[in-house]
Amino acid sequence: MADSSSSLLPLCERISHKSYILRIVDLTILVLLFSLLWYRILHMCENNTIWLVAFLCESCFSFMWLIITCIKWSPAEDKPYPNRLDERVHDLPSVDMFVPTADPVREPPIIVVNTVLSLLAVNYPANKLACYVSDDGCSPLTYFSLKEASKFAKIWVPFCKKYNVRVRAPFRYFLNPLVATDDSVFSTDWKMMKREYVKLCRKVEDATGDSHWLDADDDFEAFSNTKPNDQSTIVKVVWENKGGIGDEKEVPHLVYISREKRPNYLHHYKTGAMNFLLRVSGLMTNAPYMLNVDCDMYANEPDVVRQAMCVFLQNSKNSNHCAFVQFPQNFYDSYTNELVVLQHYMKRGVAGIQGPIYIGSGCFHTRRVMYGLSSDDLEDDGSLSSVATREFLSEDSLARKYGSSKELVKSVVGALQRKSNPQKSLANLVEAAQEVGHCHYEYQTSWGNLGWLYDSVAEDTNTSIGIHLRGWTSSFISPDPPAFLGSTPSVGTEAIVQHRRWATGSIEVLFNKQSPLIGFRRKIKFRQRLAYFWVLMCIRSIPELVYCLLPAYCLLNNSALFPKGPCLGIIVTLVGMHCLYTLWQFMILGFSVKSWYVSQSLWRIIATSSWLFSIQDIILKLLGISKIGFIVAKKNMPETRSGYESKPSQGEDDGLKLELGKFEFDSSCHFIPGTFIMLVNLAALAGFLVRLQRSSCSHGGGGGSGLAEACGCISVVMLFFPFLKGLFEHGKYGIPLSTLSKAAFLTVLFVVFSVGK
Ligand SMILES: O=c1ccn([C@@H]2O[C@H](COP(=O)(O)OP(=O)(O)O[C@H]3O[C@H](CO)[C@@H](O)[C@H](O)[C@H]3O)[C@@H](O)[C@H]2O)c(=O)[nH]1
Ligand SMILES: [Mn+2]
Repeated sequence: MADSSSSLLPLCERISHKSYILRIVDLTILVLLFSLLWYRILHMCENNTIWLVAFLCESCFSFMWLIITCIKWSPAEDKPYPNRLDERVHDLPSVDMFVPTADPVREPPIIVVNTVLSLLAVNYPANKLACYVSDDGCSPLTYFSLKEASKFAKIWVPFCKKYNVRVRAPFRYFLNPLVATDDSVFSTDWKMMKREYVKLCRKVEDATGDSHWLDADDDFEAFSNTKPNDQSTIVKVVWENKGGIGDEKEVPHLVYISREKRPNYLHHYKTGAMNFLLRVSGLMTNAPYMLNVDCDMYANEPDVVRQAMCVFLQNSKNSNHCAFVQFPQNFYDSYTNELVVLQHYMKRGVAGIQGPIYIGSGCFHTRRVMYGLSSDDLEDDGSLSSVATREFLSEDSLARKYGSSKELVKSVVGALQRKSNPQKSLANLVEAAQEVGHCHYEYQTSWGNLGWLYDSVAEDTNTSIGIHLRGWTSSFISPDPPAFLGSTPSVGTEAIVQHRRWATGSIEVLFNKQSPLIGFRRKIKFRQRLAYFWVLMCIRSIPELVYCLLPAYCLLNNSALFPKGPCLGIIVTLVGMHCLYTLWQFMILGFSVKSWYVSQSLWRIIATSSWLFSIQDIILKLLGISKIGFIVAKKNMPETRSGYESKPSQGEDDGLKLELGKFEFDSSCHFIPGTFIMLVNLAALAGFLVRLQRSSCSHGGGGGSGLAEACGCISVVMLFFPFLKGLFEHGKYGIPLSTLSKAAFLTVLFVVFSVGK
């Protein structure tokens, strides 16, 4: 497919972001941390157990910084040149696009529709694309919305292509008013499109909550008497691209699928849905590449598929070894931006080692790799080696691995050998697709060990490590403007629950077969292993929690926590440098000081709530007391969230967004640690002030606590500021009385314990 002449310009380049200054800063912080540890060791005998506790916590922080420094040492990313694709590649490969959704209430169908429309309209030959929506909610409303969307797509896709529209998710596009133009045809088209989109929204809205249309249409019969955990497989070809003429030929295939669910079967949440998508798409279109996005993550860059293809189709040996191309996850409603900044530095760092970690959305996978191939199984030209041919293509092993469907096995063989599927009408494949959606289809097969990997709710990290362990590399592309944009849950319970799931899933990976801690002869690079280990570092919640309480304990107990005299300079420089460094990281990406502060605060809150409770989840799972579930994150549309027009770019800190960033509380256990930390530190500061008044010796002379510890408490109060505000607010922004009383009780115990010692 790709032209082999080497004189042409490359499709893709690796850009190194190595910076000696940043390396020096990272190393200086590391040296300061180790000096602090050394100081603690030297003065261990003169101090009490608190000194030892502080030493242990700081050892953990230093170890983490060491890992972070290793990961960020040689950052890189790939830069694609999609404009060169046409002269180099005459026949673009097909791409199957997967959109999983699970809950029509938490994931309103109009959001899913927008994501689907943005994918159907990308700049890529329509007959090379197919979009599959998997619905774990088995919702007739979602199916209805997709049917309506496919009709709208027939005018929307040609409109986008004709006027080279940049943002192809209609809700986003129509947030901006029509710009004054001389082109009256465009104005007319624009107005017509907007009218049609409003009509589509109204139809979906009217259908919500009103189910009589369900009975009227035979097409919805399959949805009657179903429940999300008790239903038969449903496969519906919403739109089939048969070539033909006119605008309709521009709309790619659109298929709705919902797998069988029965109460006593494990369904593996999103991971199970992804494997079903993999099988159905294998049967129907069998594209060699697959894009996977979450249902809220619309394509914000029409060239995104072409960008990914630049990596896969470049003519180097390495491109045969690239298993997936990952784009960052960006958000249209993020007011904290902490994930964006984290991704920017850490993802680029990992990208410079063996390749970025798969993050569940915005990723192009290679089908062959998902079917279980290792990088060793390929010859230099990309064909299967003879050993791999024996291992993968024997009839016996095919059925054992991929299940009993003959059609599926045939398609797997085709995919492994890079042969395209014989063209068949999708409608004729519905029965075979239904077969591979049965609850028991995966029974006694390798699904879950191949495809997307089971045994962790963070299926992305789990699947990713499986791929890197088999020797594959991956590629990171981070275009500007962002390739995909989605929704983040509001700060408060929703965000905390989401981080708790991520953390729990990450720890699950630690105990899996693919654990980065075991198997030292596997084909993964050492620093890549560290990168996975860093993902699992949510275990650091315990030292973080302890460290937030230490200054208060020392003030109450009148014991020293920090070094005295000139050596206090180590801590001061360390904190100062770290603050300036992280602030710089935010500002260089265009974010404000306030956004930096909110993020620092949020990370501490997540560490002492989400990550802490994830440890509890894991312990309960190991004891067999409870199972770990997947609570779908709530998705919001800008209109419903703000009722105000906002622009797609990130990093805006307008008043509106910060107002939205207000912390929300509820009576769940998640807010007890934060409230407790806040109360304890306030109590310690109050005690300190009383002490100051009583004695003239304000610096806590001798070996006791003093101003340094008080500053420690003030920093903690600042980091947990939303809780201080929550003490005085009402409604969802106030801390509920039940949480407050539990935290107050714990605070009294803590104070009595500290003072009494
Ligand atoms: O039983 C389920 C649960 C979820 N989903 C879908 O999975 C996607 C991700 O779910 P979401 O609630 O948005 O999770 P996030 O925490 O926002 O997602 C991140 O984290 C997940 C792992 O915890 C990854 O799977 C995601 O890709 C990644 O974006 C959504 O499209 C859901 O509809 C299903 O299809 N079936
Ligand atoms: Mn999400």
